[in-house]
Amino acid sequence: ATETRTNDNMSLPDSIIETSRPVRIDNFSNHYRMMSADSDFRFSEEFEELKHVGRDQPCTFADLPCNRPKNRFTNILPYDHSRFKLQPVDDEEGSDYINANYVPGYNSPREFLVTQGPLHSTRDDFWRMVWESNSRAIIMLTRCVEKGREKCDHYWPYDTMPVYYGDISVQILNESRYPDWNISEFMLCRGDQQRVTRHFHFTTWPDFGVPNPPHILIRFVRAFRERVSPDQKPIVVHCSAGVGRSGTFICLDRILQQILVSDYVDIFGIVYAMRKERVWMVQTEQQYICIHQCLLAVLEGKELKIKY
Ligand SMILES: CNC(=O)[C@H](Cc1ccc(NS(=O)(=O)O)cc1)NC(=O)[C@H](Cc1ccc(O)cc1)NC(=O)OC(C)(C)C
Repeated sequence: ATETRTNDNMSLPDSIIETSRPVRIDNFSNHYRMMSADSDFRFSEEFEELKHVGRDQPCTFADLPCNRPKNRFTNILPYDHSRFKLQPVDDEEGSDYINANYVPGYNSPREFLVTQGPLHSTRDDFWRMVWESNSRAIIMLTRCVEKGREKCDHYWPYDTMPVYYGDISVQILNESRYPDWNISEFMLCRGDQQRVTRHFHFTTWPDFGVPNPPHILIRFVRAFRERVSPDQKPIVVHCSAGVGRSGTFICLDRILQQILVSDYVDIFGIVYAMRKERVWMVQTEQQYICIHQCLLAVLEGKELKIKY
């Protein structure tokens, strides 16, 4: 097998280079400088290498006529092999379907359940997924309406009165508001069972873009991780399509844990692994570069010091 030398003189078999490109943490600042030179030329090159990853995998259930209306976007469909399956209802065709995939995180190969922003018509399915997956945390990375367009249904109550979504009752217990996010606790009830589920809502992340300043995303990931332990899984993550902002968040969460225990960080490999499970995870080159900028800020001790 042929070998390739990486930027910091590591020799890796070509078969590995295609799926991972680890960078020594003590060389990351040089790596960033090299990748961003000539108007981010090597970032563009590397991001382009990810374009087709996973795209040969089938999405047959998403394409069934009974399921097509359950997809927010025609081009964002869940791969069959990693999709979340709802408990089927009687013999109702498609009753096990939701636009959601398991995606690996630092703590588990199925740490995250990544989904689209619920539609009004699929919000009962969304709550069924939260309940049936035993998830205790929901990360929301979009506003419900952005630039006059509906990006996500307001799938939770507007006040503290409990609301039924199918056979699941949801009640807001408390809400803490911060400049760029809100953190709430919901009481979920199904039959005689009760569970508390946290809701982390980032409210200032523009679609197809990055937070301003990008480093604020580090503070949000830390605010989330301070409240949710590594053994709590799966964690439900969504934006509008459940690919761009969701993939960026998961990648940053993963590297912030990895750098505590490893001499290497592999952003290319993390995005590669995510895209094998869900299409377009980390959708834009700007988001891909933002992940590197956030890591650089952390390594150089420049992450935003504003206390929330
Ligand atoms: C570039 N925009 C898109 O691809 C969005 C889906 C999408 C992806 C990612 C995000 N950002 S997010 O993941 O961070 O929420 C929002 C929306 N898709 C649509 O708008 C698609 C059109 C499209 C665009 C690009 C493409 O390659 C193929 C088809 N439109 C579409 O699905 O139209 C409906 C909603 C009327 C059914």
